[in-house]
Amino acid sequence: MKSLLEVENIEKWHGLLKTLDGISLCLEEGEILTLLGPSGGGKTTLLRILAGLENPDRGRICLDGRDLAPVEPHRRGVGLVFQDAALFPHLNVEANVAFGLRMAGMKKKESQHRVFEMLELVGLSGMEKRRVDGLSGGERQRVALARSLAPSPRLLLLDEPLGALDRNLRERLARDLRTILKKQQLTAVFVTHDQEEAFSLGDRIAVLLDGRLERMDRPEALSAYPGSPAVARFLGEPNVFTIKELPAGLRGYFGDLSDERAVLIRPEGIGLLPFIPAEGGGGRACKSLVGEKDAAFLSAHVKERRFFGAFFRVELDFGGGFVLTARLPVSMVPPEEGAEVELVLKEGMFFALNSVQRDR
Ligand SMILES: Nc1ncnc2c1ncn2[C@@H]1O[C@H](COP(=O)(O)OP(=O)(O)OP(=O)(O)O)[C@@H](O)[C@H]1O
Repeated sequence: MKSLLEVENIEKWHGLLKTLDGISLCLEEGEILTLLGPSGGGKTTLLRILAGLENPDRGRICLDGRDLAPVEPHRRGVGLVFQDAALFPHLNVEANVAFGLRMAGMKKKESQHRVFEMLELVGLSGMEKRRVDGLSGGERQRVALARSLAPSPRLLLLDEPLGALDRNLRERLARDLRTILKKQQLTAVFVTHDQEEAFSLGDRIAVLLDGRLERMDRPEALSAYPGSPAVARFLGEPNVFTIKELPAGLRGYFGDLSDERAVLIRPEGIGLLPFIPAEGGGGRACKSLVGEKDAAFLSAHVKERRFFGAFFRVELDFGGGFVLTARLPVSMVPPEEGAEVELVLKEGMFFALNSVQRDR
């Protein structure tokens, strides 16, 4: 089966800057892709190219098997929603939503029916005659969404549509948005730099760093295995090292990997003694409980401990400038700053990443 959207080797330059570098991806019908990346990573540029607002310097985009290069933006069957809603201030809600339909020549009665349907879908029934300049930020985004959905686009592109809203509203709208898109079985690309939003909204996530598509996978898979050191760091993993940076004791966990190989240690995968609950209590009993060889136990000093409400973050100093970050559940009594602790890495919580580190 052919994918709905096929993006092949897109390259884009802005002056001497290569904004997009060999982007290739496919989207199936009804799939939601979130484009995640830091500011300047190229997310908006890729979206603008998909929409036809910018041309790529190289590469090809096909929608429904049709090459989009010669197709004007408004004939691509692509809908757009931006962060600032960009509504027409002199028109009411109904006229805003009907805009694309009227432009496409739809009769008034028919378009009115579609507008009502769309307003119901986005939870704004009964607000047809309201002026848009009197609406709240969340309502404006719902109108913008209804306007983009009304002409039944084949592909919907959303650029940080919730970016200007406060946290609570943003979470609620993100949930509603996914429900709405799924109800319509719409294929969508959603740009965000908010990780929670990307993970909760997307069927798949594409991580864009410095114009390169570093990783594209299901949220669970991306979280379980970030792939490269750059993606791991971007996702907030604090313990990404090369083998040669590790103190000898920790190195032992990784067998005979080469010095340059990057590895990741999950902060929640660090067991501290005597802070691992054990039936008999005491270090020895704990050691046998976690079932590791004595040789795997290492010593470090607590450099810093911070409480974050849902967990403790503890910085463990191994000497020689090497610091490991651990994350402890609140149910554990964390050691005092300056205390000497023994620690062990839990099974499955440390692993090699797939390439050597690159300077970025
Ligand atoms: N028209 C342009 N002219 C010059 N440089 C541009 C232009 N458009 C984008 N860029 C540059 O390309 C890079 C990627 O920009 P882009 O807006 O696509 O990133 P982004 O990931 O969407 O960032 P943000 O999250 O801040 O919106 C940036 O360095 C930006 O300055």
